[in-house]
Amino acid sequence: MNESMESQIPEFEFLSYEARDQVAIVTIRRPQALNALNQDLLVELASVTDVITQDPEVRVAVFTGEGRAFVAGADIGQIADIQDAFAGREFALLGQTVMGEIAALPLPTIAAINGFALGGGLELALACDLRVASTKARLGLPEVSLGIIPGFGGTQRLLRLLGRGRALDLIFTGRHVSAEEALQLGLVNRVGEDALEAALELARAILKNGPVALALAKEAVTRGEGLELEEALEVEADLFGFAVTTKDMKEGTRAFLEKRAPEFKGE
Ligand SMILES: C/C=C/C(=O)SCCNC(=O)CCNC(=O)[C@H](O)C(C)(C)COP(=O)(O)OP(=O)(O)OC[C@H]1O[C@@H](n2cnc3c(N)ncnc32)[C@H](O)[C@@H]1OP(=O)(O)O
Repeated sequence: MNESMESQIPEFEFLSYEARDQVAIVTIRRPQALNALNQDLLVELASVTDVITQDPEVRVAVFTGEGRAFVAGADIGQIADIQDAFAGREFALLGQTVMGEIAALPLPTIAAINGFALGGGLELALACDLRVASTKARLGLPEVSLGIIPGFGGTQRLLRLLGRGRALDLIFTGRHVSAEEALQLGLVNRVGEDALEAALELARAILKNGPVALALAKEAVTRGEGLELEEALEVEADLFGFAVTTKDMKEGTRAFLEKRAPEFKGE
């Protein structure tokens, strides 16, 4: 990130943004409330997605939390103050929009789950492409214990990730699962002693690959998810067609034939 870019980054109250070695690290910092997502924090998360998209050096984004939680959910104090169905719907739509913006980032995203990822916190992790948990992490959707339901995309993203039976087990019981069980369920991709370290290791493995190809692969999976197979395969073929026109493709194939490591430029 150059100096003029740095000066364009908004002042955040509840999170920090840093970019190093092509990886953006967004750290949610409201540790006294276990990083619970209040409205201001949600707005800051939306705004950090713009910072990530506008940083030309960033190829992978990692989201994590300060202290002993990733995010312990939406702010229960704010939920308790919601007066009517209209305001409740607006609150859910705000959360869904923010998670949607994270999900739509045109690069691989990783949630480094360093502790509790509950309710809106797990929903944030589900909006990321990949999830890496520390051995101490606890994950769950306990909303029904508060008389509400997951509202930041959790009912739909968990269903798509785990299937109906396993999603409803977690949603109906609201139980907290350990990192080990989350790995068995397919809720997280990896478990490590230190979530951020493990996420950065995963990021480094991803960074070896062509940036345009990564964005196109994400687009193919995302757009294909809601389509019939035949239509989804057409999307894949179109995006493959685009991939072969890129400089990255020329570099990747040439490097293979010349028996050297590729130097991708993301073009
Ligand atoms: C659409 C989305 C909806 C949702 O996301 S609804 C919320 C879903 N999440 C939850 O239900 C989890 C709520 N939190 C907890 O159950 C517990 O916390 C934990 C099990 C995560 C940890 O328990 P322990 O170790 O005993 O810590 P502690 O004293 O409860 O928490 C420390 C401080 O953090 C505040 N806090 C924790 N989670 C939230 C939250 N989600 N919203 C607002 N505040 C929260 C507490 O109140 C307390 O604060 P103080 O020190 O002032 O008493």
